[in-house]
Amino acid sequence: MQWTLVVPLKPLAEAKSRLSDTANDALRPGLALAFAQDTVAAALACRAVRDVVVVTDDALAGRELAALGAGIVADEPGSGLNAALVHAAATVRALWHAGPVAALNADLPALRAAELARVLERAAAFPRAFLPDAAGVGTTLLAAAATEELRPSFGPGSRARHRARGAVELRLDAVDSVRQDVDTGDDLRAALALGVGPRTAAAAARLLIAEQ
Ligand SMILES: Nc1nc2c(ncn2[C@@H]2O[C@H](COP(=O)(O)OP(=O)(O)OP(=O)(O)O)[C@@H](O)[C@H]2O)c(=O)[nH]1
Ligand SMILES: C=C(OP(=O)(O)O)C(=O)O
Repeated sequence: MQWTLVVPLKPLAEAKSRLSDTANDALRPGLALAFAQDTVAAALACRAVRDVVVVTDDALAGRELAALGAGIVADEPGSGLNAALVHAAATVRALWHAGPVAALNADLPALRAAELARVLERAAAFPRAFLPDAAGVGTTLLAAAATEELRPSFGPGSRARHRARGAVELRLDAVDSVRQDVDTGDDLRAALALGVGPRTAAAAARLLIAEQ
């Protein structure tokens, strides 16, 4: 089964506010873009992925991610993360194709294509399924079969909400790269330990230089 992934990304100047202790206002937008680039590049390399669509109003991010091969959908003005995902999934199904859709976070800089494939292949067994984040409270991926709506409820504590809304929680070993989102400095260190993509590695090196 081949999936379309929808990846939400808010304007880079507003992104990753919880990383402000680790990256200052000048460096944080570039770090958020690097996370998204490494996430999208790994997703596009995944055998279970047909295409990746980023929903964003950020012009620079849109250009850079389109250059990697992602489709770009504009946000619904002022509507927030879950409305953006609903809008992107509906746009994909109306304009591209009517197959299975999964929402994937944009902050998975250690993402490995083979691990993502295993997650999506397991998700294909259920109408709706999700993968909890590394911290065990949030969600990094929410998948819906072709016949199902995504019904996203991302945000703090989303693991419990996705379960309550009937999505099956995926329990897989050795998919750490799909679960390791980066919200804090500790998360960034954990992602670096797993091994991040080239753009995040370069952005993290700039952080170290700025600290000296
Ligand atoms: N398109 C779109 N994406 C959003 C929106 N709000 C959040 N996102 C994205 O959804 C994901 C999770 O969002 P948040 O946890 O709220 O934001 P974040 O930038 O990851 O981190 P913080 O600023 O520290 O909360 C990130 O990839 C965001 O860029 C929105 O209104 N529209
Ligand atoms: C939006 C989410 O992720 P985070 O807030 O950790 O970025 C979530 O886990 O639902």
